[in-house]
Amino acid sequence: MISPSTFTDHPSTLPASTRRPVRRDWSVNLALIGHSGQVGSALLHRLQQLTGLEVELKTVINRRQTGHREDGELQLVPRASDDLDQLMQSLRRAGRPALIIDCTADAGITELYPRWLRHGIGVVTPNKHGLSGDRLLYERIQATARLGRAPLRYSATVGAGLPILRTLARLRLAGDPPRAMEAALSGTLAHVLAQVSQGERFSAAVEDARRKGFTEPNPLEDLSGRDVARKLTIMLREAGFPDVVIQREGLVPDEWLTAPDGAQRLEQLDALWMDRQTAARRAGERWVYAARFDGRRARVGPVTVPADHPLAGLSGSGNLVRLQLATNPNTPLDVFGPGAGVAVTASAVMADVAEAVATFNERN
Ligand SMILES: NC(=O)C1=CN([C@@H]2O[C@H](COP(=O)(O)OP(=O)(O)OC[C@H]3O[C@@H](n4cnc5c(N)ncnc54)[C@H](O)[C@@H]3O)[C@@H](O)[C@H]2O)C=CC1
Ligand SMILES: N[C@@H](CC=O)C(=O)O
Repeated sequence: MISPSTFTDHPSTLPASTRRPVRRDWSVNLALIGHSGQVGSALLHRLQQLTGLEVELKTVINRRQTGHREDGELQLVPRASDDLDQLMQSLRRAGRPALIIDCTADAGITELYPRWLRHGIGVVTPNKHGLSGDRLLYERIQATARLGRAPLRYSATVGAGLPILRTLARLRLAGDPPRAMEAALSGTLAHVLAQVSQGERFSAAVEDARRKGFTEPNPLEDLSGRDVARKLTIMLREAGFPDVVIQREGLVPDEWLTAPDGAQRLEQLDALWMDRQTAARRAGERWVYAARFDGRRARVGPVTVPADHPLAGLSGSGNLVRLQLATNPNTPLDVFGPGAGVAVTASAVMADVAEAVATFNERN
């Protein structure tokens, strides 16, 4: 079990179905990569309060440090270059079920998932890169997960755990994939555009989204639309449309992503967005950042919609996914709710951990 901690909040509890039902002679070893980040530290907090799930946090790693728990406290030391290799070896040597939780936004780490899964180490992650990037890597991740040696869970990669991916996967399994989809998939962009429509400066609204924990580590990933394109890619793959190429238009030029002062250039867009919002308001419209799929083509980008359009009503970190189904063409299937933020994301990752532990339990 996680050792008692110094935290004072009420302990998390998990439903009986996720608790280890039969055996009592082992727990699942956990390693958390990115424990000092926003999502990682919220998850660490939850894990340290946890009761009712037999897991033992053995290792934490961030960009600079690594920490191992042998008896009691985690001892942090500077990282060595082969830490991730050593991590895999030590989890394998322990001879217990093991799970690596990747709470980074690092594409390189996702390349290790197939190896981990092949060696029976489960993976839980809110990191979108492996599932949305290079098709070959995606297929290797899914193929090694299908070997069934260890669970793979990534519900937090889209909608911060809203039941989007599961819904799409079930529709695909039923032979009823959506004919079309329309969605607002970015808490950051929903918040920024809603704030700007209320008279806030674009640059100030982005800073507010960052402070609220909605943005990626680099907010330009959100503003360029790349984060939304990653989510739509994961959704399309889950729904059975792996070959669709997504056209993307950002709110900022892609060059800013690599410019050293890219994030400082946002004020240059304040006047443009003020004018755009004023004009849209006069026309009874709103700017939203939409992800759309018409059954063949997909696009993410800023568009204007009537003020009473469902996507225009989003505020906070709201996400909305509207699916058009062949089985019920007149009634779209909507999934709607908070789609970004540290607390909801950590909660989704925690639920994935609990499901992964339950999977290990079923097998042993
Ligand atoms: N904030 C949100 O609402 C949501 C976030 N996510 C995802 O959660 C992940 C984490 O986001 P944040 O916590 O905001 O990021 P963050 O930047 O606050 O934290 C990242 C953590 O990863 C560590 N890290 C980075 N590269 C590393 C490497 N190569 N090796 C070891 N550690 C490394 C950092 O030291 C830090 O501890 C991202 O992939 C993000 O896309 C997913 C859904 C929603
Ligand atoms: N940056 C994302 C949150 C994580 O996926 C967003 O703003 O929606």
